[in-house]
Amino acid sequence: MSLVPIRWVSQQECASREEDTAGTPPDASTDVTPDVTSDVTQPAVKLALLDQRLLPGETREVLLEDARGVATAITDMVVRGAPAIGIAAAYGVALEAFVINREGGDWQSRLASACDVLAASRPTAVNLFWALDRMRKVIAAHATRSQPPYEALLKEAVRIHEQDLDDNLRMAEFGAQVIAASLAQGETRCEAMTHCNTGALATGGHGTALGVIRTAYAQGILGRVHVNETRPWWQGSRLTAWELVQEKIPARLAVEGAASLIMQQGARTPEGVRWLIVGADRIAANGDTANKIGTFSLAVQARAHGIKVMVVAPLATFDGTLASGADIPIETRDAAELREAGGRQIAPQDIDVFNPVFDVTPHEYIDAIVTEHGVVESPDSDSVGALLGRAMRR
Ligand SMILES: CSC[C@H]1O[C@H](OP(=O)(O)O)[C@H](O)[C@@H]1O
Repeated sequence: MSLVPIRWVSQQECASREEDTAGTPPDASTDVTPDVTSDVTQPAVKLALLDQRLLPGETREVLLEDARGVATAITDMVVRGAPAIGIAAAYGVALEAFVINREGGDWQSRLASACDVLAASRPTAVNLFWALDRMRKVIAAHATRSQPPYEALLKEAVRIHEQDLDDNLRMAEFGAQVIAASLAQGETRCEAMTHCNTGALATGGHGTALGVIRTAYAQGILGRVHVNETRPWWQGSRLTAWELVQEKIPARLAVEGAASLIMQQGARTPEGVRWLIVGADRIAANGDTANKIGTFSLAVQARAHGIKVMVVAPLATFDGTLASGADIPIETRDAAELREAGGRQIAPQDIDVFNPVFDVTPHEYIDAIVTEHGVVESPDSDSVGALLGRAMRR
């Protein structure tokens, strides 16, 4: 994908930018590795987020200057996607440290408050809390300093960003191997269905589930992708379809309601749909997986049609404190998201609305969880625990 969804804007660039407002994002070939030095005589640093609410029709960046601005951008889904939310929050802590450096004051309480504001931005994606814990460790390691550790915090945010891309590339290889091993006798490739957006827009690059799809297509073992619209935010039609069209990966968009028909037809077709490949926002210790609303229903339908279910997520998405998915906090969003679409009213204002934006797929409906440390087949407490144990020992 050619655009950079999350980009640190250095003081030098801020000094040279003509307009101090959102602008057109640079191409991915632009070096986004920030200069961590800080010069208080220069303009403030900023975080540029590609405003995903405007895609695919418009590509514009939103520029943020502090943690509260980044938290609002996460809540308003300017940036979304479990890993991307964590990356943006990490940069938000570094931004706040820069501001405190210039303004002075009790940096530890101000930075702690900034972490709390970011932690309150969205409740389900555990990557957000994992990233903030990483930043809090850096803060604690510099507790005796008179100034916030801006350079160390920015370096940690960059590490989190770059590590996510590395993890995605490793997961993509593992996931493609699982698909290749699943091909039936006489089949050289198959098709897959995906839900929501799990691509470069939701991560540090390449993607989780969509990263597996990208790599499997490049290896010639994936023929076509079935993209679910994914209401009410249309991440499938607005974001996943956009990423796939950009890269000319064969894809077909459909309403979620067509999923069973597509699976039924695909199961009967040579080299048809053989996998439902999705991301995750929080995975419990037994493999129960919270993901975009509709995933649970799709997994049940896949099972009914003999189609396998693959969840793709880095270890930062696992929450070992939860024995099962029963206690995963499920975000519910504003009723207006269902009563309106594209600025037009599509339901009576008086209708009651139920708008949970995630659900939990029981591990029994998942055939494989793909992580950067390997694959868990038929996940349960034992197999997930064994993977997490192996990963911790590395
Ligand atoms: C790479 S995981 C992305 C994950 O996040 C999405 O939710 P949202 O767009 O509301 O942040 C969805 O659950 C995806 O699977």
